[in-house]
Amino acid sequence: MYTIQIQHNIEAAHRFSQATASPKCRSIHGHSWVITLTLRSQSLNAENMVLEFGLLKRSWRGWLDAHLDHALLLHEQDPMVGAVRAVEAGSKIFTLPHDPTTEVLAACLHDRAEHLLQDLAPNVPIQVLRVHVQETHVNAAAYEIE
Ligand SMILES: Nc1nc2c(c(=O)[nH]1)N=C([C@H](O)[C@H](O)COP(=O)(O)OP(=O)(O)OP(=O)(O)O)CN2
Repeated sequence: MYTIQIQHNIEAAHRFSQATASPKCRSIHGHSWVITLTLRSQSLNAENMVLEFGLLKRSWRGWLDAHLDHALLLHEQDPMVGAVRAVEAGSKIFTLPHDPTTEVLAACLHDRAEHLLQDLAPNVPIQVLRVHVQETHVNAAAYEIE
């Protein structure tokens, strides 16, 4: 089995809306996130690659930069979505179906990577093995297939 891996960094803020979250997590705060995408394949293509790194990076980094870099990550039902937009209508806000924990972000990005891969290499048996999200120097989470 072959694996390939690329990394990208984004600067993004988030906060947790649940009442049970700690005060520091309920407060909007930012991180320099490092996202590592790992693909796997049992075979190589005609160029002896799983997928060309440059092609993969342009697509993956393009999506991350367009949607998450310098964005505010919020639960889609967080009242902060409306509050921030009321102050600055053009605010870059990325919403998720749950509070934007590192785990939730990793799962969301795994799903997104699968969609991008379908566009980049349709009908090619490459799998998104893992998305690893480094939130701080010491905190990270990953979503991976078995
Ligand atoms: N399992 C998870 N736990 C926590 C998450 C998360 O996404 N998944 N997120 C947070 C907060 O985002 C917070 O920013 C980080 O919290 P914490 O590590 O407690 O805070 P510090 O960086 O200040 O901790 P150090 O002591 O400096 O390492 C909380 N938990």
